[in-house]
Amino acid sequence: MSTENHKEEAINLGRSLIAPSVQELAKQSIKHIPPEYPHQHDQDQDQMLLSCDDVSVPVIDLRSLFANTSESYSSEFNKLHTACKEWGFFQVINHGINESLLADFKRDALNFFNLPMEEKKKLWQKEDNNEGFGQLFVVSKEQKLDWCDMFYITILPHDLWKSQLFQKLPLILRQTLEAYCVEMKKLAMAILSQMGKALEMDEDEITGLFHDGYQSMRMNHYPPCPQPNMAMGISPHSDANALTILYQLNTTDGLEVRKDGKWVTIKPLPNALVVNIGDIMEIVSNGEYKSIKHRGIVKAHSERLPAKSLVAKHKVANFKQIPLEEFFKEYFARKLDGKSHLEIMKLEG
Ligand SMILES: O=C(O)CCC(=O)C(=O)O
Ligand SMILES: [Fe+2]
Repeated sequence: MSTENHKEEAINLGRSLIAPSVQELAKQSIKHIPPEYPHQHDQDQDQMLLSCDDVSVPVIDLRSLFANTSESYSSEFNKLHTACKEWGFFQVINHGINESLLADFKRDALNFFNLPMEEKKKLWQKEDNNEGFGQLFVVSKEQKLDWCDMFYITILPHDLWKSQLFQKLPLILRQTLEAYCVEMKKLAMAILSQMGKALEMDEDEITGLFHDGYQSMRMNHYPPCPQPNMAMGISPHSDANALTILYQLNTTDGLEVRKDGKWVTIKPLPNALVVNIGDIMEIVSNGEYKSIKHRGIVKAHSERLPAKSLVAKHKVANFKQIPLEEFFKEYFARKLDGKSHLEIMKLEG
């Protein structure tokens, strides 16, 4: 096996059984979803869904946060720290990402999902690698599938980048995706740096962990579903990476986060981005920041398209190959031993 393959294996989030296109299925005007899709919803949990009027995720004004000198800085800085500890999710406004870049990315990503199936087939996942169109983490034929087509691609570091897959994307999408990912990485680093400050970490420590780290893009498409209460757009999970920045390509809501034992809907504000803490940031913060469970629900008459940029650190990404529970046992032992964040990060699976 070549060195390159070794590297790809190390970062592989896992193989996935090939799942068919839900978008194609939804075109067939079926009344009932096929038997692979109904999930067992936990009635109690569903009844506890809070509406946005009751409670909503914090909103952070990044212009004030990044300006650093303005009077409102400390209030935004405190809001960020509290949001990371208590919610693990927040929306950011005034993030400074060029509006026309966002509009271009939105247009090109929407067109991408609307390509003819013959074109999309060329970009479908392969048995041994889950990059491309498909679903993640499908490990058995008995497992329920999500009502979602997702396109997943590694962006950084360059030696893990699947150039063959990338080259097959429409040229216009390649260009916007590249520009979009550069901006997302910069934004993620700026947010992580403020988090490091709030956690009283060494300034270079946190940026050093991620600046040459892993970045990937996931674009999800949840088509309208004839039985939305039985299906799941994306099953409850916490993100395995460090930080996720999510941009909604349309206005349909459907992302729900766990808060105090209930599901809370996130209503994306216009021009806002949704940010969440992943498992790696929970680890880096010694458990102070929370990687919160979330899920995507589907609707009967509207589709939903969130696009996510994820950043992580290779070394810690490898930990996901051992059960996180096992990792945390070791991790907490080291923390109790007085090890620094950096030493904990060096812990090998
Ligand atoms: O549906 C969403 O907005 C969230 C998707 C998600 O959590 C994921 O892809 O990891
Ligand atoms: Fe997620």
